Amino acid sequence: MRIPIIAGNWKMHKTIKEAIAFVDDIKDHVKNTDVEVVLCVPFTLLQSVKEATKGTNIKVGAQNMHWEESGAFTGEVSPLMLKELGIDYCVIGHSERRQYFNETDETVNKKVHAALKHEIKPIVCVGETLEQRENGQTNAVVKDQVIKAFKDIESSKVKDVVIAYEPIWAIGTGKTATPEQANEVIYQIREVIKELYGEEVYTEIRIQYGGSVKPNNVEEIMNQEDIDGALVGGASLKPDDFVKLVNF
Ligand SMILES: O=C(CO)COP(=O)(O)O
Repeated sequence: MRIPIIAGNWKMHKTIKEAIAFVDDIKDHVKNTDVEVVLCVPFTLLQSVKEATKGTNIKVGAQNMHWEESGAFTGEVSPLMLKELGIDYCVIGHSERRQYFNETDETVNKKVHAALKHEIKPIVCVGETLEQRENGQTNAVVKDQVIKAFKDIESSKVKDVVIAYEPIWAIGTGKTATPEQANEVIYQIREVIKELYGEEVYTEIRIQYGGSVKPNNVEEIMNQEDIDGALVGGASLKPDDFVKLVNF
């Protein structure tokens, strides 16, 4: 049984004060849920959010990390540093990082290896541009990203990875892939995992959808057979909306 996972990706938003107030607002309303609840927050908020969520079922994630444990990498944060804070998840390869910060399939793969080594669960993002979709390349593009992200990852570790399918044209645009479109690509991603790792892993791995998920469309998305959760940007910043997403 795959436990659905609703993760907020706060991107570059919120001060410590705002983050603590957010957790205080939501924590009593996300208790009796059958979904795993995760907040992926900026580095500066990790420690405060970790403390504020103590004793709740809310897990905490980062949004990026380096693959080395330490070294001369000015401005970077290592998996060891995240592990020390008790961080559960890390978003890896978000399209904004691929687009603005030179993230490549190769660095994504290194980060997936590093996260798993330190028992941080990677949320690996894949997705196509509008142009790629219009040219009928969606499945090929996403398949290539998945194969490269999982290069040399051992089968026994794959169930700890979450994949987030986020079509780039649906991020922050208000345009959602239809639930059927999202399910179709996610089904294909699961088939790729089956080709790579076989039947058992294929049934276990969780695959989320991300891109303009809101309280008014979450239920329809979550009702799709192959979709195991959502990675939510904008709507995860508002306590009321986030509570509605988690209790869809
Ligand atoms: O990028 C996203 C989550 O990682 C999606 O962002 P929005 O929910 O704001 O479209």
